[in-house]
Amino acid sequence: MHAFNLQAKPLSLADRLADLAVDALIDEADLSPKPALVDRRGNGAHTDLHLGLMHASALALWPAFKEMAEAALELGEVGVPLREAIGRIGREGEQAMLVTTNGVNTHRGAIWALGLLVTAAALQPKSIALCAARLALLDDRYAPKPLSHGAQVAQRYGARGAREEAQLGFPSVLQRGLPQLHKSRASGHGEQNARLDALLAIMTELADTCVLYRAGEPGLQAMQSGAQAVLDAGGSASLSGRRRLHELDQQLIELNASPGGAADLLAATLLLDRIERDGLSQGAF
Ligand SMILES: CC(C)(COP(=O)(O)OP(=O)(O)OC[C@H]1O[C@@H](n2cnc3c(N)ncnc32)[C@H](O)[C@@H]1O)[C@@H](O)C(=O)NCCC(=O)NCCS
Ligand SMILES: Nc1ncnc2c1ncn2[C@@H]1O[C@H](COP(=O)(O)OP(=O)(O)OP(=O)(O)O)[C@@H](O)[C@H]1O
Repeated sequence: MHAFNLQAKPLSLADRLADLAVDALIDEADLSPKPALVDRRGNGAHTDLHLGLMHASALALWPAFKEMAEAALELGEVGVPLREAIGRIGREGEQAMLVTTNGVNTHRGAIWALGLLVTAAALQPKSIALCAARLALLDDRYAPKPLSHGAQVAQRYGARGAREEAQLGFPSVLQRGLPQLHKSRASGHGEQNARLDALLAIMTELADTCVLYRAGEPGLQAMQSGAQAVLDAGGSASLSGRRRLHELDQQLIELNASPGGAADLLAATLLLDRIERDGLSQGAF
C-alpha cells in the first residue's frame, strides 16, 4: 500500500472551474507593476492588504466557486432559485474570506464577478457573459442591502458599479480587457505586458467605485486618462509606456486611488481567457 493514491479521481467540471477562478485571482495579484494595487512589489495605495493575504484569500474562495458551479449543474437553468443559491454561497465565501484575512476586504468584488462567471460557465458554456448578466439581473430576496462604499458612490456621482457591470454582461471584460489581451499577445509583447495592457484598457473607461470612494472624480479622471496615456505611448512593453506607467503608479498612490474594481475585472478577463484555452467554453462568450 502506497502512502499516496496514484490513481487520483479525474477532476469534475466544478473542480476545474474553481481551479481556474483561483488561478485567475492569483495571476491578477502577482501581476506587476500594477498601478496603486497590491502586487509583487508591495501594497500600492493599501495599508491593510499585502500579497500573502491576497493569495490566502484567493485559496479560501475555492470551495465557494466549486459550490456555485455545482449549484448551476444541479439546478440546470437561470432563475431565482439559482440566483438565491449563489447569493448564499457568495456570502458564505465572503465570510470565509473575512475569517482568513482577519476582517479585511480582499476580494469582495471578485467573488461577485467571478462567482457569476463560474456559475454561468457551468450552465451555458456557449454564452457565459450573457448568462452571467441574466443571473445578475435577478433579485436575491435574502441579500442584505447595506450602504456599501459602492452604493454611497452610486448615490453621490450616479456611477455604474459592480452590479451594473455584471448586469450589462461585463462590457469592460468583453470590449476592453479581452481584446487588448489578445492584441498585445499578438504583437509579441510577452504575457505579463499583455496582462498589464489589458488592465490599463479596462481602466481607461471604468467607473471604478473603489477609486471614486477613495479619491472622487479627480481620482477617476487621473486613472482613466493616465491608463490611456500608457497605451498611447506604446503600452507596458515599450520604454516610454513603462515610464508613463511608473508615473501613473506614483500619481494614483498619492491620490490614494487604488483601482480595485479594474483589478477584479482583469481577474474576470483572465478567467474567461483560461476557460477558452482549457476548452471549457464552446464559442464566443
Ligand atoms: C454587487 C456587490 C459586488 C456589491 O457591490 P457594491 O457596489 O454595493 O459594494 P462594494 O462597494 O462593497 O463592493 C464593490 C466591489 O466591486 C468592485 N468594483 C468597483 N467598481 C466596479 C465596477 N465599476 N465594475 C465592477 N466591479 C467594480 C470593487 O472590488 C469593489 O470593492 C456584491 O458584493 C453583492 O451585492 N453581494 C451580495 C451577495 C451576493 O449576491 N453574492 C453573490 C455572489 S455571486
Ligand atoms: N491586487 C489588488 N489590490 C487591491 N485591491 C484589489 C486587488 N485585486 C482586487 N482588488 C479588489 O479591490 C477591493 C478592495 O479595495 P478597497 O480596499 O478600496 O475596498 P473597500 O474595502 O471598499 O475600501 P477601504 O479599504 O477603503 O475600506 C476588493 O473588493 C478586491 O476585490
